[in-house]
Amino acid sequence: MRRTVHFTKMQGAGNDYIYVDTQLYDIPDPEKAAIAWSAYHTGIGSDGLVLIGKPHDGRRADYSMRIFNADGSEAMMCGNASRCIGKYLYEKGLTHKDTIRLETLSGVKILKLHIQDGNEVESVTVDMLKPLLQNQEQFVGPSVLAADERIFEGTYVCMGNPHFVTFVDDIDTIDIAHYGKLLECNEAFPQRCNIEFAQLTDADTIRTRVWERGSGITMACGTGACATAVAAFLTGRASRKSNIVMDGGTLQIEYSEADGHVYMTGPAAFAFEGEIPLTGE
Ligand SMILES: N[C@@H](CCC[C@H](N)C(=O)O)C(=O)O
Repeated sequence: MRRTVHFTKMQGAGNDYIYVDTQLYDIPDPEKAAIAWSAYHTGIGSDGLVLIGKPHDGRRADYSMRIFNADGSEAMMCGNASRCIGKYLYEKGLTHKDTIRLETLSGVKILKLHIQDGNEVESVTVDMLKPLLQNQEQFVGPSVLAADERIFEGTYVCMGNPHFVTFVDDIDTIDIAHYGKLLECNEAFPQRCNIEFAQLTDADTIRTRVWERGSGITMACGTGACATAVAAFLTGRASRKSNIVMDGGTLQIEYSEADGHVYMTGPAAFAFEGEIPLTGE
């Protein structure tokens, strides 16, 4: 008999994932499920699959998150999904706390829920911890990359996952599908890389378009927004607080002077729920 899995489709600034509670449904091959279910014509359609589960260390965290891109690759962190998980846990009654400790492959992230009328999570602030920058020992890559005939000057920022942020003058017209794909797989990035194309449009306001490793063009990227804000601050384009305006919505980012952490605030929303057969059974 084919087993079916109950899923919830959610989006954070238009970055859409399929969420499954692994305390109720075991997903033995998440890479395969992410590929099959993310497909728009034959699956549910999404940027990837997110598994919500029990943490390995229950003393340090309340819940855990695993994130798989649409191509099945697993990432260390997802900013938009972390906010959606906060909303999921609270509004489905799995927690009554307004502060949740979420275990990820890149550390425990603290989610602060902003609750309206006692029952609705209107937005979430996530402590994304400290960014890892280009000059630190873990990454020694170039800050100038070539893709076809064009040169991209950029800043590498790791927010648990890798980002190359490049400021351009033609944000509305640049072919991000073309250049994003080339830069993602540039030999400087053996693990591939997420690419943010950004342009300052107003004081502390940065229009950003995203090419995600493993998913392609997305409407928004939470870790990418944090990386963009950090890159903008480091290159003197913005202050420590900026608004990152992406195709699917805007996130408020603060790169705190006090503790060096990056704080991301933004929305989370339910789209729909359903049942899908477990792939391969
Ligand atoms: N959309 C996410 C990041 C998802 C993972 C990324 N594509 C990677 O492979 O590193 C976000 O909101 O942070």
